[in-house]
Amino acid sequence: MPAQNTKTALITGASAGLGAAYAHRLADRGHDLILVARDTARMESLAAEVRERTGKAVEVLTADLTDDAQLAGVEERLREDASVQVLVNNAGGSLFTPLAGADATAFGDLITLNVTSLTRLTTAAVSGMTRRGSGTIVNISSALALNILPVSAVYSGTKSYVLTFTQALQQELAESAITVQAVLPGAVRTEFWDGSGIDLASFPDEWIMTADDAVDAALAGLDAGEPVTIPSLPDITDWEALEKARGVLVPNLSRSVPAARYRA
Ligand SMILES: NC(=O)C1=CN([C@@H]2O[C@H](COP(=O)(O)OP(=O)(O)OC[C@H]3O[C@@H](n4cnc5c(N)ncnc54)[C@H](OP(=O)(O)O)[C@@H]3O)[C@@H](O)[C@H]2O)C=CC1
Ligand SMILES: N[C@@H](C=O)C(=O)O
Repeated sequence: MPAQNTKTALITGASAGLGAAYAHRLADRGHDLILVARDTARMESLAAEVRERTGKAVEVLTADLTDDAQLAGVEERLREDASVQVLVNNAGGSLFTPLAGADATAFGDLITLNVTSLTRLTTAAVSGMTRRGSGTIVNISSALALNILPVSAVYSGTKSYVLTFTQALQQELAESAITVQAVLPGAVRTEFWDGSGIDLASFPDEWIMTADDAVDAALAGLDAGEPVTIPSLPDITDWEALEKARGVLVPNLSRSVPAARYRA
């Protein structure tokens, strides 16, 4: 039985998919909730269900996170509401298509949602949590931050950003009581895939996780103190080996002379 938390969790992209699963699980853990997305009716229905089932307070905060003024409203809440203990940066979109012939505006919107809004909300949350002395931030990246495909240039780029942004923030906050986790789910059966350019039905069932299982694994990783959680990865030492290999490069990434192979 996890410890009960009376503090509030703010979840973006909470009207569906992984965000809705986080809403159920965090309420089960005792958190009051603030649900953020665009579809008010859907969030009201989820809120009623969670209130009825758990007795927790659930507020619906409608916001399009690609709209500057609406995003600013959520930032304000994260900075000023002393009850907010957890931020789950989950809202995100997808677009899997080659760059050639693609709609650059759609890529811009994807970057605004997946990168800009997450950065601004995290910054606001860190400011509030630093003043309050503690907090938890969960940033939803993707396995496609690592598994880079010909059609995923922009999507993988946004999710690699979320991963490296989170890892840098972990260093910045290492001495604080603020926990920051990156979560890299593989394919999860949600509406994310509808109109994304990839038909989820083209994947074998063995590749696809349920949102509930992905969130349960992510929360288990958080409880275990994992900075990066990859719900489907059987052997964590595979991830650790990648990080170790990156560390090996670091002492030689900046030197006064080019490497010998580049000198005549
Ligand atoms: N499904 C998958 O296979 C994987 C998903 N992910 C990541 O998980 C996260 C959640 O995805 P998932 O649950 O699958 O996707 P869904 O499409 O099921 O849910 C996306 C959520 O984001 C909200 N949202 C979309 N656009 C905006 C916006 N402009 N402003 C505010 N909220 C918005 C949607 O609500 P509304 O329409 O009401 O605004 C919805 O609640 C994303 O970051 C995604 O990249 C990572 C790896 C795999
Ligand atoms: N992480 C998923 C998409 O974001 C995938 O691996 O397919």
